[in-house]
Amino acid sequence: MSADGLPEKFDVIVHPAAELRGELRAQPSKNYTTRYLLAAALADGDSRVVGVATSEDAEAMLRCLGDWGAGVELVGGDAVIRGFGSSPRSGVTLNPGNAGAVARFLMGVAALTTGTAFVTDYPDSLGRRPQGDLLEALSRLGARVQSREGMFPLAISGPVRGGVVEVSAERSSQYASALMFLGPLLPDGLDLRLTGNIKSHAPLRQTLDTLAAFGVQASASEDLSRITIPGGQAYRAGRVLVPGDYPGSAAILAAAATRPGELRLSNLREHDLQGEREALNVLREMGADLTREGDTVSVRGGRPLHAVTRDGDGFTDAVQALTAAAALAHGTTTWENVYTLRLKECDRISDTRRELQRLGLTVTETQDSLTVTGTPSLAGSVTADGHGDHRMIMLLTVLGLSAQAPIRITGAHHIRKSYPMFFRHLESLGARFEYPEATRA
Ligand SMILES: O=C(O)C1=C[C@@H](OP(=O)(O)O)[C@@H](O)[C@H](O)C1
Ligand SMILES: C=C(OP(=O)(O)O)C(=O)O
Repeated sequence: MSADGLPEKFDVIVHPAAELRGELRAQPSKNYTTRYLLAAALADGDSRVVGVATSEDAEAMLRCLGDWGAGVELVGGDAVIRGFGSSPRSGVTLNPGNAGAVARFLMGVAALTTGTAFVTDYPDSLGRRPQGDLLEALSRLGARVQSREGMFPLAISGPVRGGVVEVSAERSSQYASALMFLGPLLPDGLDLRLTGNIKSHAPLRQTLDTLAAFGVQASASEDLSRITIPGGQAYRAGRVLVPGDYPGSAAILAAAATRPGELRLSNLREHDLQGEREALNVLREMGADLTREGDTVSVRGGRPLHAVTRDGDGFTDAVQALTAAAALAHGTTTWENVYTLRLKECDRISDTRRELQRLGLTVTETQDSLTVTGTPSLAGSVTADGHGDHRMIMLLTVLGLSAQAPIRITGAHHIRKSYPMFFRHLESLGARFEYPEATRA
């Protein structure tokens, strides 16, 4: 049994929910947890990261930072980190599990060592995600890199001095974020030129925000194509508070919007750099009755929803959740400019199309868009593949709550990558799940 009280590996059977009603507190942000933990380790001295996420990705970051020599202590809901400053241990093998952002951020910092190896126990997910753009930038800076054709397993050896370097931001913002964490600790700093059609601006701003929270100076052009970080700086140890998580909350809000009942979801600060905050506006545009009072968002569910067409790149980690709302809405919704969804834990365009078609929906895709025609009545009685992807599992769960008959989702334990309490949270609102033994690793 894990902390969520669920079996180690399980499928989930989602029963239709007559209504969802109650109050929840949004779980801690995934993106801020990973960033604050890393920045704390890059500082000399003790930092306290208040209210850290307890997901697999957070654990992966803590494990790797510990392997590099950071002191890691969990005190209540906080992490107390004794940093290694600019000197992570050399000659260590890190395993970031299935966490893309964790892996990439650590790969950047690995240029401070004279050798760090990276492996993953998720060869079919993280092991297939592209790392070449970051490896290229690191090697242009003078690092030695080895990889399996730009993918895991890989090895990175520094040291590097820094200077001007190009990095492609077309496939992921995480490569540039990785270099931003490294930059201040290099003698010459980094003058980053982000090339290509820059994707996921919001996480880049979260990285700038994190550097500032740890006393690091950095400046960026309006369009983020140029980010300058002076060298010879130190991260300043301190106390930071992790805000609530918008991507995971988007799935809860989509569930509440598509069922009768009422939800109050607290801990979602209004002025926040998480792009997935936009999910609230998208749901409102679709017709959801969604209001905000301070940090609390309320949804009165069961209103008819209608389709929208939106550029999804600004809220990449909420696209699956919003796709669930779209599948239950009137009309045809298109998410444009979402090519990078193909490069996540699964191919979130083709795999989503396949699973939704299995559920009887009409779905089409292009290289960089996904189009779904909603249906007022979803039959259910289907086993859907969770594709080992937490966001896909969230999408299918939201649909199951609105189907006529139960839906089984395979490998539902992968929800723990970002939102271990997802099913428990929905249960507290009145949803009903069964957790049979997993039929998918
Ligand atoms: O920087 C981050 O923490 C993240 C950036 C985004 O990735 P891309 O930049 O690859 O879109 C996002 O999807 C991921 O969940 C977390
Ligand atoms: C894509 C995601 O995460 P990562 O890239 O960090 O693996 C996600 O959380 O949806």
